[in-house]
Amino acid sequence: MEFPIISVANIHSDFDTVSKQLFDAACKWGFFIITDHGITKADEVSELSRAFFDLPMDVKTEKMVDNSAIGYDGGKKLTSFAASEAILFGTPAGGVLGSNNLGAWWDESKRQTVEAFKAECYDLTITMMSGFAVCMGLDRDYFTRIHGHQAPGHTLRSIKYPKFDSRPQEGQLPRLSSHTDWGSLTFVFTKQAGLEIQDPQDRWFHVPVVPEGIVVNIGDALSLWTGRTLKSTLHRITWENLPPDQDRYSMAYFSQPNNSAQLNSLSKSGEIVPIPLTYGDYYKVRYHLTYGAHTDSKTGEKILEDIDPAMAQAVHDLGVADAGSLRSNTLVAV
Ligand SMILES: O=C(O)CCC(=O)C(=O)O
Ligand SMILES: [Fe+2]
Repeated sequence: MEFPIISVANIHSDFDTVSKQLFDAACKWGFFIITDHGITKADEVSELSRAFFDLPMDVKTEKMVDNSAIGYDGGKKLTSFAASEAILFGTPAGGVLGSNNLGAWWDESKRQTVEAFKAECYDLTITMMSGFAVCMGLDRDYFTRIHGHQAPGHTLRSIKYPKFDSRPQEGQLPRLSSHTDWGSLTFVFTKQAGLEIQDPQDRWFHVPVVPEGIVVNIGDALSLWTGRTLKSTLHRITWENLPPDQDRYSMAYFSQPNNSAQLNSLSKSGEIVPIPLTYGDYYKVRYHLTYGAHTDSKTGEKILEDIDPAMAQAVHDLGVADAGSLRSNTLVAV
């Protein structure tokens, strides 16, 4: 079964045909690559991120990631989720411009470039989600009306998987833990190999590198809404495929539903099955399980927030991909 690589050059002029190709790939694999997508700012933002990662550690750690998902995620904060550092640009559209959680290095012009890139990604995710709705016989805005610019917003996470002097102890620090994404659609921009996904037979499969392409995958929320017609697929990076003597750069744009959106599901016959959780509830549980702890940007204190056990149980009961395991990641290097 061939991994889907789909040109979206005609996504507007031949919406139904292209949408059907994307929909089929999303049902079968939950992952695919799109080409001819018209997004222009990826290289510029990638260059900026690389320059940022090259700054001295005390400059990078000046503004640690906060609950608005803006700031630096790295330095002394390595969790058992991933051996990487990242700069996050979350919050609703426009939020990066006025954020006080980015250091002075992120001047007005750089922030505008990031916002322009996020806007390009947003527009394409909206078009693609409209296509999925149409393919399922739903109103064209069935998904997009709950993907406005309200919190938590759509997050761009620019990532560096750095070189290490030696491979961390077995099982201690994965390159990138096997996981599913939480939201609706993720776009990954990278020119480097390393990402593996579960194929339709649940075998690990190496995602090919298409330098100007975007790797797209479905997240848990969109999978739930579609009654799991669209797949939220496990993915990971191992030390074998990205050895310690290599750096790797990627940028992940996460399209997310609004916090207030109910995670209602669809039955096979198209009826709405109520789920007593909002995306905001789901996000909170996944956030704390993934990051284990975060650093308060003002006090520098490590905070491990408790998860409401009833909420955690409700997420567990959903059984979406790895959320079902409720695996908590701990802080491994402080
Ligand atoms: O770096 C990559 O290729 C994938 C990143 C990813 O899966 C994530 O950040 O959720
Ligand atoms: Fe991911």
